[in-house]
Amino acid sequence: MSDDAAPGVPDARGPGGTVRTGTVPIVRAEGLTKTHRGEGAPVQAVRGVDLTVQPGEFVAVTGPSGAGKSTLLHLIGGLQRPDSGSLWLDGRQVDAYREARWAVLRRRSIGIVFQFFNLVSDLTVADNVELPALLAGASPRAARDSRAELLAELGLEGRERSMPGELSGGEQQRVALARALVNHPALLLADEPAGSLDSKGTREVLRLLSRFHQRGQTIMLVTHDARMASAADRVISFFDGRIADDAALGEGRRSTGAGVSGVLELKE
Ligand SMILES: Nc1ncnc2c1ncn2[C@@H]1O[C@H](COP(=O)(O)OP(=O)(O)OP(=O)(O)O)[C@@H](O)[C@H]1O
Repeated sequence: MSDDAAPGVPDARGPGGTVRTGTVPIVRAEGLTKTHRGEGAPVQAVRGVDLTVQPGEFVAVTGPSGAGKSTLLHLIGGLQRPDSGSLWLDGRQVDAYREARWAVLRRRSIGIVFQFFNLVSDLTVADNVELPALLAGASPRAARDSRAELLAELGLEGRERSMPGELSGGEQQRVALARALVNHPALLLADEPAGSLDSKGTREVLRLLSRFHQRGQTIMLVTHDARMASAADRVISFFDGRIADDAALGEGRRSTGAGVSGVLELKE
């Protein structure tokens, strides 16, 4: 991390390297811009966005369809590259990273959940969750232990040997959440995670996101659902590729994440 930390950004890690004081943002974007160039006319999806997300924040990004919310999340997770602008994650400038480096960073430090779960359909629930841990270098035993703990936490005990297709949508999304969290990511990105679920599944995802947030997990959530957005402690309204409004929702619910070890450190 010290090799390419942004100049002028203080390193706020504690002596053990895992406990943060919260002065280095998990996300810092300056002038982030992205134009999609497909077959038709180019679409300017993100237009010069400046944004800072602190450790432990739960930020919802809302706005009309086509506003650029998913593109913004994809830029922050390195799934798409900006045309211009700068991006720092945990004080490290990442906008010029090549794909291989992004892949390592994502695997170890960024959990992503999507609307349609994206589980590997021919792997069991247990294998879906253990795979990212093994790819990140965990021992088979450590991967198994983390998987067991998370699946129990997410109410999926006993479903380890099931295939994703045998589960309800809500259950599949909980597996996807376990997979996203198995490496204790510094940042959880969720793109319409309840977009294909019924109201029970939506409530469940909301309850789980809130629970992980209470424990210090930093979360960025893209959602159309006002109820989901209201679970966040900050709501960014996105319109026409820009931040139209950025509002804190009550200090009482804000979690600082202070004292949470091994969750907030962005590892590479
Ligand atoms: N790969 C792509 N190629 C071309 N245009 C794209 C691509 N991805 C997104 N767009 C366009 O960029 C704009 C922003 O899309 P984006 O998906 O980021 O918006 P959104 O706010 O997440 O929308 P929704 O809520 O409907 O998912 C839209 O006009 C969309 O059609």
